[in-house]
Amino acid sequence: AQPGAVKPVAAPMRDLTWGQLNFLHTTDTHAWLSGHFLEPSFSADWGDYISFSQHMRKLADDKGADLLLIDTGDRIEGSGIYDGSVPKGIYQYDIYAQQKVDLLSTGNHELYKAYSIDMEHNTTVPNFKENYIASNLDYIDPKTGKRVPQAQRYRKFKTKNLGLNIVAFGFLFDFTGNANNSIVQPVADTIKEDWFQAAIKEKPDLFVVIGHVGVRMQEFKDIFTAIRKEDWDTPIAFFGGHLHIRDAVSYDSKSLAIASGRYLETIGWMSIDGIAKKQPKEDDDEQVAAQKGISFSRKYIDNNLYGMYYHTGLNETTFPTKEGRKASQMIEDARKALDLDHRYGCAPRDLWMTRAPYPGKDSIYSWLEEEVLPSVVVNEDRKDKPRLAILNTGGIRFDIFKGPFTRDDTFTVSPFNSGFRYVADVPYEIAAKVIGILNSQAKIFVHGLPNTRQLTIPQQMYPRPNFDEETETVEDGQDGVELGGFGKEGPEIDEVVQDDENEEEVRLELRGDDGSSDNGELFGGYTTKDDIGKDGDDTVHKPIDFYAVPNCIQAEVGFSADEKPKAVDLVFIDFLLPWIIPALKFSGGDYSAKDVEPYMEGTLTTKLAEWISDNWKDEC
Ligand SMILES: Nc1ccn([C@@H]2O[C@H](COP(=O)(O)O)[C@@H](O)[C@H]2O)c(=O)n1
Repeated sequence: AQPGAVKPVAAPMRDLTWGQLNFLHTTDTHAWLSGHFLEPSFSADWGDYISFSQHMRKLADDKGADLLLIDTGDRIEGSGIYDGSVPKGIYQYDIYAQQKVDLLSTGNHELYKAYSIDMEHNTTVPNFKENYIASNLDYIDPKTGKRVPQAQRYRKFKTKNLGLNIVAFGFLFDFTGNANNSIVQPVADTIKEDWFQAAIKEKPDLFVVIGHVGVRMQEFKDIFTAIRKEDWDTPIAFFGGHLHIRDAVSYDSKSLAIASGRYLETIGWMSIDGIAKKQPKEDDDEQVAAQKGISFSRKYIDNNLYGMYYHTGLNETTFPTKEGRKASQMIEDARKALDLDHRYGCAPRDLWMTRAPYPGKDSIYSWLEEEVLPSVVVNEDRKDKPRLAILNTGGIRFDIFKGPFTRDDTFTVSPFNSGFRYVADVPYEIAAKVIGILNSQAKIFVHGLPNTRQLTIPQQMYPRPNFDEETETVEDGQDGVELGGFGKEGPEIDEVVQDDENEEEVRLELRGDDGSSDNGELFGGYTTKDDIGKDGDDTVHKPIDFYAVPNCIQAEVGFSADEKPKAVDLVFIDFLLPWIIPALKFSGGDYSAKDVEPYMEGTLTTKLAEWISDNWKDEC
């Protein structure tokens, strides 16, 4: 762990189930390679993960089993180690590459900017060579202008110890916000292509589908269905991400999909046992399939040293490896070079994204609406004009904890280079309708309006089944999609271990009071329910309450107390541009992109840092 990070807290643990083939999975790390300084559950850093995975590989070797490491993208944007350098990522790519990842794919965050697409092509792909898979992603070579695969389309390989034949794919969901030096091909089109159709006829011992795709999203359903059409029997392991949640879905009795959270909070674990190694028939090339008694198991490992020692049987002295220590040192050096611990001020209280009700005094969104935006959204030439300032909640990426607020925290809260734009002098009754449309959950049809689910935080983009209900009824998705696995039959899985302890509903902070649980009480943390059951988390926690947030929030700035203005400047964060004009049109305003201008200098991130320096001056 990094110097200054809190120590992990002892807690009741659940063991990992080993199989023939085992996987460690990270996703949506968003450059949190330092780990979490203030949360004992997640305070291990990338170097610790390297040590952990090396010991786990050794354990696999000792058992005559195999272990593969997977990463499903969104490795960048979200923490100072990436966002704090100019250009971005000058330390991050190298530190990340210290880990030996066996299969990796691209997330949407690698694609928002032409720069990060180039970096992926010229740095991460060469760093990981044949381990990098890009089944539906192409790169436009700037020298030739030619479209080439970002990496190989799929990978065929044999595992080290058991010699299992694997065919692996690496997908990205049907993302459309990519910069124009990349092309994301829709999954439904990709799976019709000859190379994919040939690959799924390979009859390996196992298919591994990794992807920056939520495990309940249509894209994985389409891939699963396409494989099963061709091959009804071969087991399939899916590794997904994007939605920042822990989740597992059993598509049929010979497949399992897991999603392993976000921000290096979670290291996903999947194991598979009973994989039948296919032998070629002597008389022809066809291979014999004999999958009987296949079993899958999954765990969500809290990323801390207590758990890593527990799962490896090691301790403070025996655990760190040379390679792990090296990566931790690289992180420490990068943090110093980037001045990430520089203190802008002291947060007087915790401010939560979803662990406090919105609106409310502990909501980060209410704080932004009531305190920050009215003060920072100012254009000197138009400061007397009343304005509405709109932010999408998805642009805010992490909580603020009471105590020192550092340069690193500015990036964990607001990593994007988003500035502010505006449409001038919009009649108030038109401008005031925009927020309602952005928060409409796509229940009304607005011509030209992109899906509003993209505006909110990832955890809310695709609602999950309500696991508390006995029936298979699910919460309504934004498009009325049916959730709860892909079939109607519910989970079909051979190995299901239920653990119903810890049902008490108590709200506790994830951080714990003082970093200890000496009184033997459980402390707050993830208590995941998925298609497999309630025993997925490796650490037994007390539950934490989470609260819903809207897609967007809005501050009224420069309004008189007595009456609403006749016209306002409609100010919004850059990311909202594709939504604003259609929403204004629907509200009765005949505006076009030509009416949009930059509103002021600076980004949300720089304005946040300024506000905090000016307003949180007390010592801590
Ligand atoms: N410049 C940006 C980029 C992204 N967002 C928000 O993040 C969401 C995607 O998050 P994932 O980590 O799940 O990929 C996106 O839909 C936006 O809500 C943003 O606000 N500004």
